[in-house]
Amino acid sequence: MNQLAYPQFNILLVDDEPSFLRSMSLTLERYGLNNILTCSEPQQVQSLMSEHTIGLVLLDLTMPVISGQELLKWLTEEYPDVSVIIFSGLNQVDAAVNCVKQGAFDYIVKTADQEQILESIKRAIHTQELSLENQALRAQLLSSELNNADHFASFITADPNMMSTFRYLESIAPSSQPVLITGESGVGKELIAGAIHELSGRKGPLVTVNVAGLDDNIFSDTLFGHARGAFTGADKVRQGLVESAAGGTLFLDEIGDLSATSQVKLLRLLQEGEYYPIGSDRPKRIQARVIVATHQNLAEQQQKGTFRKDLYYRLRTHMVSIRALRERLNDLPLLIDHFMRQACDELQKPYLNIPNALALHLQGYSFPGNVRELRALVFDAVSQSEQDTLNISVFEKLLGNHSKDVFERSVRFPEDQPLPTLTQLSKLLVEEAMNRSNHNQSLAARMLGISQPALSKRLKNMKEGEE
Ligand SMILES: Nc1ncnc2c1ncn2[C@@H]1O[C@H](COP(=O)(O)OP(=O)(O)OP(=O)(O)O)[C@@H](O)[C@H]1O
Repeated sequence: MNQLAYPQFNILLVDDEPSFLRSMSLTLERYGLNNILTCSEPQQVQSLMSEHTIGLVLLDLTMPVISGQELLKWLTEEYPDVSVIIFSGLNQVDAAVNCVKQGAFDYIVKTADQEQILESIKRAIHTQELSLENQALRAQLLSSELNNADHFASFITADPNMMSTFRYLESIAPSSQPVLITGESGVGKELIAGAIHELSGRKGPLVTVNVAGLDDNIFSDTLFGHARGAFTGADKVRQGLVESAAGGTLFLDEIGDLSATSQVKLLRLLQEGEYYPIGSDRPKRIQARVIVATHQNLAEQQQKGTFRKDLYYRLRTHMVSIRALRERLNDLPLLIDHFMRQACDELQKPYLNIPNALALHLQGYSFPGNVRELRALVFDAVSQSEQDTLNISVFEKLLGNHSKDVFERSVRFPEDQPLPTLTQLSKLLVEEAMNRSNHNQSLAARMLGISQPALSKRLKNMKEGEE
């Protein structure tokens, strides 16, 4: 199994008692925190800090040569971004409280129960992760360049909004927190999940599960696996997909359709980082980053009570929303060309010429199936093309059938405003068609459903009316 180093920075344990270091390391490792350095000689802390990427220091208060308090003072001055948790004996609580005043993240009495110790450490790690992400995000937003453009190569776009989404994704890729991807069906959410996985540099696999329509038993069995004899027919141990994704990414698609019972299990997995295979009372730790996607409006669903609020907030730690194709029409020419090439490669045909007007024509279509629909249309058109130019009859049929649909979707008159007159409306339509067609009169005339001479006459009348 791929053992992922977690957290992404080192945790440094400093105590002069080697036995405490050993038992503390074991406790942390049992809870999946394995990126640990130990130090029993406080005078070595300075060199360790400069040689490693340390994000959290667990510091004993009473040590010979250099005290915990002295080290804390040095750490808060030299490494103000590093969190320090103080370990103290029962009779040192006053001193420990003073340490918090000096900038320590927390103090823990050494005899406290493990849950309490871990809670504090997990909080410090979470705070540290958020602060690292904020720094990365700030750096990314200030730069207009992508550091890893290659990882986005399969997502064809020229949309400036998508470019800032890519920069955001670059900054959150190393994080272990979940990512929620929203957007209509077919906008490319799965492609984005793949890009986040690539960017994260995780060595393990990307494992995709579509959770729509899975009842809770199948959801648990698929994700968590089962022990031998867990139920009738379970004659072998089954490894769940959470385990298959160890060291990599678990991508849960259609998360908006998850049943209420499965939502509780997913929340526990994300919050506690552990799960139980069916029929087993030994918890396992998740070693994968979770990405989820949905075409549903989760914010609305949680308000209606069909999606758990706590799960929604946990999932939206990092969130990206991919716009519908009709809202980024500048991508049309690139996507048509990309899919034409893909289709020609698959069908072993030479590349085809694409009529210039095609993308302009398609701007009037609403693409309910988004990029997936455009891809299917272009593949269909390529397969029907016999000359060296793309056969556009597929698109013409589509525009004919849908022009009413498009019109009804996009035009709404505000009820509290007077209606425009027919003359005003026809002038607006003509202007819009001329803009969309880059002032190509025959194209604009086709969009308006009139002949080119009729359009020319209207334009002339409009001009005269202005003079
Ligand atoms: N920007 C893009 N560039 C190239 N191909 C794209 C792009 N967006 C989507 N596609 C292609 O369109 C198809 C649908 O994309 P994808 O499966 O990622 O959409 P989705 O949003 O996950 O859909 P669903 O919600 O139905 O699961 C895929 O074949 C994908 O490769």
